[in-house]
Amino acid sequence: MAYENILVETRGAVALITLNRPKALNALNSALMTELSTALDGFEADAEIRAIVITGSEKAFAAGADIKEMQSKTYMSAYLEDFITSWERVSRVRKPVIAAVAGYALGGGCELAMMCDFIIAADTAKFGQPEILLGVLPGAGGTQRLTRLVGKSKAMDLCLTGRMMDAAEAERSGLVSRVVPADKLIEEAVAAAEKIASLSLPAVMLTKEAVNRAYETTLAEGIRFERRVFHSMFSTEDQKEGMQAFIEKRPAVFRHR
Ligand SMILES: CC(C)=CC(=O)SCCNC(=O)CCNC(=O)[C@H](O)C(C)(C)COP(=O)(O)OP(=O)(O)OC[C@H]1O[C@@H](n2cnc3c(N)ncnc32)[C@H](O)[C@@H]1OP(=O)(O)O
Repeated sequence: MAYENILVETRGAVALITLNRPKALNALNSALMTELSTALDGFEADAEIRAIVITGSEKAFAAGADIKEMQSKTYMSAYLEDFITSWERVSRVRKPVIAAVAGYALGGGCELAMMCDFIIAADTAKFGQPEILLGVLPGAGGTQRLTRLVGKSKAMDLCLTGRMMDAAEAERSGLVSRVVPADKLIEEAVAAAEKIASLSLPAVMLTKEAVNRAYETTLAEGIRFERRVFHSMFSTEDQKEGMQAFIEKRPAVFRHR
């Protein structure tokens, strides 16, 4: 498949998707987001792929939704096109997805990163929800996901002032899982993805589902869900292999079933 706005490569069981509209700081237009969805569909269906990394350039992960494409929309056109809803494809990927963020992750760029399972940030990363500066508010989940990740006070601060926060503040506030030197970003993100890809895929996918459930349900329901899923893991070959390998003091060889 030939793409114009993203670059796609595979490294063993890891897929690396690079947003590639350098002249527009990876502004997320509909063509790019359609290509991203298509690539994710392909990797989701590809049994050889067990983890995905989404990244951008050194200067920008993504500077937001494409303002030039968006500027002339009307309420009716936005509603009828269901503008933004298709972006949620990223958050519905069942395999693990890591965002590797350098430079600007603003507006829709920050929201795209938050749709991934976790964010590894370069020390150059800058996060923000500057939509308020454009006379609007975040529209791809920013007010909701950011608040869950960093809490009300920081989310209000960022969404109401439109200011950017640097990688250190993003790590302190829980938006990113770790900060690495910019020149090591892809190496670190791919290494994390390779580690995950070496583990049992059903266990990984169910872990992702269970952690995500924590955002959508009560504690009691979430724990019940976790317990049911945990019990079901004893039906997998990988559970037998993982525990047998521990007892035999050897590395486990998972077959992803
Ligand atoms: C998801 C939803 C619903 C909403 C949104 O995401 S709204 C967008 C939120 N993002 C922003 O408001 C950020 C806009 N960009 C900037 O503020 C700046 O570009 C910057 C601070 C990220 C970088 O500033 P810098 O001076 O280094 O670079 P520029 O000359 O401003 O940009 C280079 C080039 O990229 C184009 N660009 C940047 N961001 C966008 C964008 N979000 N949409 C469309 N185009 C963008 C910018 O226009 C310029 O291109 P031209 O020289 O051809 O105009």
